[in-house]
Amino acid sequence: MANGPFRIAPSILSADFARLGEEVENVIAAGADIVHFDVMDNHYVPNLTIGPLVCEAIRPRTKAPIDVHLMVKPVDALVPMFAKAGADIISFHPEASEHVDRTLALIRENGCKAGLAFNPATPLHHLDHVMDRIDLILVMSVNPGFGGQGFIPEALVKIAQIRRRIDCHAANGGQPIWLEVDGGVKPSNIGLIAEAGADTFVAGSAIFGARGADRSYHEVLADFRNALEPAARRAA
Ligand SMILES: O=C(CO)[C@H](O)[C@H](O)COP(=O)(O)O
Ligand SMILES: [Fe+2]
Repeated sequence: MANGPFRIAPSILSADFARLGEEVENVIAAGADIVHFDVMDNHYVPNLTIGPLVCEAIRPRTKAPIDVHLMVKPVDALVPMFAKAGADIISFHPEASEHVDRTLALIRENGCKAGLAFNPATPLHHLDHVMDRIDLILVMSVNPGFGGQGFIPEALVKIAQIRRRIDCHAANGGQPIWLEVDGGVKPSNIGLIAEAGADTFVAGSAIFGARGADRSYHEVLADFRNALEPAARRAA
C-alpha cells in the first residue's frame, strides 16, 4: 500500500463561524495540515454555506493549503473566483459539471490542484480517461450536504478500489494523486479508513466538536494521529 504521508483536514463547516479566522489559526496551530472549505449552494445540495469572499477573508490567517470542496451546480464560474480568493485545491462532483474534462483543465489553468468528488452512489467510471488530469480524488463517506452524519461503511470498498487505481497509475509513471475521505471521520474509524487506502482525512464535527466536550483541538488531533499510527507504520 502506498498511502503515506497522512494529512488531516478539518472541515470548517463545523467551526464557530462568528470566530472563523481564529478557529482556522487554532486548528492549524494544533497540528492540522489542511483547511477543508465546504461550499454548498442550496441547489446541488440542500444546504447553503460560504463562498469566495469567506475564502479570501481566511486566506491571510494561515499558510496551510485551502481545500475547496464545491457542492455546487454549475461549477465552472466559481473556479476562477475561488482561485483568486486563495484556494489551493478545488474539488467538484462530476454530476455537477457538463464537461468534467473542461472543469478539471480550468482548475489547473487557474493554478490550483484539481479534485474529483464521489458521492456514495457515484460510479467510479467517472475516473476513466481523466486519471492524468486530477491531483486528488475525494470519496464522500456520507451523502453531501451536512456535517455530523454517520460514516457509510461501504465507502471502505470504494476507497480500496480507488487506491488500486492510483497505485496502478503511479506504477505506470502517472503523477501523484491524493485520496481524501470526507464524512463521519473520527478517531474510532480513521485507522480502518487509512488501511483501506486513504491518505487525507476530512473531519468536521469530530474536531470542532471538541469545544462542546471541553477538550482542546490539540488533544483531539492527537487522538486522530494516534489512531493512524499502526497504518502509518505499515505504510513506512
Ligand atoms: O462535505 C461535507 C458534507 O457534505 C463535510 O466536509 C463533511 O460532512 C465533514 O463533516 P463531518 O466530519 O462532521 O462529517
Ligand atoms: Fe467536504
